Amino acid sequence: KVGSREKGLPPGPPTLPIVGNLHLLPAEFIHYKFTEWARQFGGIYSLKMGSGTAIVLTDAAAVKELLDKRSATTMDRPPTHLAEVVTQGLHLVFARYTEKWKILRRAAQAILTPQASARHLPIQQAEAVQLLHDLLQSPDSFYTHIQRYSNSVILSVLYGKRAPRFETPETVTFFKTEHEWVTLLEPGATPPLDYFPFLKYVPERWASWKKMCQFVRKLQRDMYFNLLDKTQERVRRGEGNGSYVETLVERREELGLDREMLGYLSGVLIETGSETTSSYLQSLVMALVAYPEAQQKAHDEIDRVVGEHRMPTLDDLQHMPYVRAVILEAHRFRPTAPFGIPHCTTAAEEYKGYLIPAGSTIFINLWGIYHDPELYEDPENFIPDRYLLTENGTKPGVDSSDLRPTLAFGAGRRICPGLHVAQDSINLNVMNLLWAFNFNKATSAEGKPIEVDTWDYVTGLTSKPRSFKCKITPRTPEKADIIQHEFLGAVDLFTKFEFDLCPEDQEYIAKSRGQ
Ligand code: HEM
Repeated sequence: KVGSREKGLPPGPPTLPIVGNLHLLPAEFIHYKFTEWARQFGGIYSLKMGSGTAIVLTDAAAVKELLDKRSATTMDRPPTHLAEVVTQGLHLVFARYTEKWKILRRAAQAILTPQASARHLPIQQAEAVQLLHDLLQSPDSFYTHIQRYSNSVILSVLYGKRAPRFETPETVTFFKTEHEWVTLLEPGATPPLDYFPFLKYVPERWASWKKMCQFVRKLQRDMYFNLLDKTQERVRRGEGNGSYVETLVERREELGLDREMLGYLSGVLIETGSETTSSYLQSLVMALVAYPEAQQKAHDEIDRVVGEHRMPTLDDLQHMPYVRAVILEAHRFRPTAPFGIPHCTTAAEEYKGYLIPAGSTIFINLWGIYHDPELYEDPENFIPDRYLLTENGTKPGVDSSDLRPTLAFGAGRRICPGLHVAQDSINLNVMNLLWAFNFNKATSAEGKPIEVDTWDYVTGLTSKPRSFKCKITPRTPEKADIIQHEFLGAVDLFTKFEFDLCPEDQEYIAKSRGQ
């Protein structure tokens, strides 16, 4: 019967005819609801989405078995009609398990290997220095400084062209396009097309989402292909600088990429690479402000290992167990993708006596795993020390062998291909920020400390704190001098990524470099 739960499925909340459990799903913070149900129905339960089925995994052993080990039948994505209309199967994240996805994924992996990621390290390091420099100049704008940082890194890695300001035209275009795309994808913004397919056939005059899809499609294509064409033009002028797109173009035939795929692959990587890393860093700053004791311990360790007279390097991290614990705890405390990105089964699977039908959507409820009181002591608080006690931060005595440090990046053959770039970026910036600054509560006009609300988040597929106030001050004048010195020292590298800049960017560059 449509909407009721078939025999053999894992348990779940009671259903209604036709809609199943759809009426119970909130439009926002779906992971809180997923977690509430997990505490009631267990680590594996099912939801009826109209006539379809979703399985929610809040159990690391189930993720390992079903998504890592049985990846061959769980690596599809569920149908997303909007993504299909807007990107026609070329969006690496939403693409079904098709030939197109295989080609895009292979190309993404070929170029985001740890070795390739290491090649891009110098520009990442230089951009991270600019982040520190920007924070010295205007600490209150930390939120957008972080966004500029991650957007500029990914633009440089992909297209060899950086964004010196948050207002740099490419960055502005990216955020405008991204905003429209995310708004279109928001649950509730459009009718539930994937659960009630007949809605797709409603004529355009009654379905305004169809116009929106065309609008977003145009915005994305304009941005993607403009960036691609300009990069290719520059390479033809002999001004290549080893960017990702150059490598893709060189290896185009071997990788089987046509122009459409080239444009979409790189464009989608800006989207996935930009907001994830910056959301993580914004959450980290929030946690440091809210948990001064943890910040103090990290400061003490970094002072012991790196000291006053130089900036940290990636090699230092191996000597800093507490900072490594801070990095893992930030993923746990506020995961960037709190319910992963849904997978879909291509064949029926049996697990622990349950039957998971072919075509089921599978969610990894990362939030629920990371906030499970059975696994973690006091899971609602930011306590990096837990990762000093046990490898996975779990309570001593708990078997955590199914957890792994990369769980925040998903599972199986869909695991985040940007993992190495992201980890380098995160490691570098967490060390830099802790070395350079104190993060404290801002004070109100009446001189009272302004508390940060660590629950004030925006969520869609990814999750980030809403812009908040805090006070960021350099830890010593010497450190401020070193940052300034390193910033000027990075100018030669920056210039290799500065092409066709608008007059405002040129003016900013001249001014900030004292030229
Ligand atoms: C804090 C940083 C990041 C986190 C936490 C993160 C997390 C994730 C997660 C959870 C998934 C879904 C995996 C699955 O389906 O099981 C994913 C997919 C993906 N990520 Fe990341 N990511 C991050 C940074 C990046 C970066 C820097 C890039 C690009 C350079 C990137 C590119 C992608 C792509 C293309 C996919 C889709 C892969 C596919 O469906 O085949 N991510 N990421």
